[in-house]
Amino acid sequence: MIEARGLSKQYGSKRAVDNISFSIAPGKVTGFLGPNGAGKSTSMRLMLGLDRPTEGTVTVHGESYRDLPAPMGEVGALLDAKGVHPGRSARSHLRSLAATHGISDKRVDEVLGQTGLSEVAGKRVGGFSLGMGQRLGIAAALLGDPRVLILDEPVNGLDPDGVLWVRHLLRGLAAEGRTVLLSSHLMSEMAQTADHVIVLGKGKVVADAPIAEFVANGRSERVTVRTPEAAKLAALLLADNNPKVQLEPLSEGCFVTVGLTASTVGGIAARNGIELHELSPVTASLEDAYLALTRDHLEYTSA
Ligand SMILES: Nc1ncnc2c1ncn2[C@@H]1O[C@H](COP(=O)(O)OP(=O)(O)OP(=O)(O)O)[C@@H](O)[C@H]1O
Repeated sequence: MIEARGLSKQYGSKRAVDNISFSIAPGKVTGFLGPNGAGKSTSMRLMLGLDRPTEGTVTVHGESYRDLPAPMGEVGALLDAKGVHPGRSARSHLRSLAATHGISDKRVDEVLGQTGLSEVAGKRVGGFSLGMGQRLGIAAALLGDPRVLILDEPVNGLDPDGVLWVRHLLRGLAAEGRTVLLSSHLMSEMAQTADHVIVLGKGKVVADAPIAEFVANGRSERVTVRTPEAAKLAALLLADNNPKVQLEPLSEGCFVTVGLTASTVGGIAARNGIELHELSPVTASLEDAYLALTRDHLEYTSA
């Protein structure tokens, strides 16, 4: 369990994290989302005691990170996978980390196996690809067999096979009852990995919900409609002048309704003798819900 209460971090005139509170529960993968500069990395650094809060607290199992007696056994983290001496081998890097925390060499070999690095364990880290470096960072995070994992962009640079591997790894760790927090800008991956999402925008929590609820609430109902009488049906659907109902043309005889259910559209068509060739609800995605929510919270926007 990770708990933040009234947590704030000020850098000069910049309020990177602004009075946020949340609880990250065990047994789940929680996704940490937000536009660039929203405060995700700062929050993670505060969780790991790498920075001190300006106000408020953040604890892991009720203790602040700096007070944990065996931090590596409680919390494993991947923040910046590049912070490894390039001349070292993967094994010697992990062994030296393990030695400073009283962790055995046997455990080093276990995490090398778990992360698919056994065969390259003797190679210089400087020659590693981005994906191998990410795997090594994840191996280091797993070293202490921690109950809490905090991973900033763990799939960054991984190929599709590696992305799938991270997904299974994190889901497996959560299923064992561990607390897993991960940040990623890859919405499709997040949708398949996370159970719960916390969304930050300009240093504040703008959503904290189970992923299914977040997606369902994230946007209005949309239905694709195809009919040879598109103009007639469109006029009927808009007859109430309800500002929440909109039509988006797709192609000749085909449009998407926004703000009406498929049964409402089908009912209106049937009552007016309009033939329908397609009536299909459009599945909402995490990306749609996320973009709709964060539109007003962007620090940097494209023209
Ligand atoms: N050490 C620092 N000194 C000054 N400002 C900082 C520092 N660290 C972060 N910031 C600022 O705080 C804000 C939050 O940054 P943070 O890195 O936490 O965002 P983020 O959500 O992780 O973004 P990204 O998705 O780009 O990684 C940004 O405006 C950033 O420029």
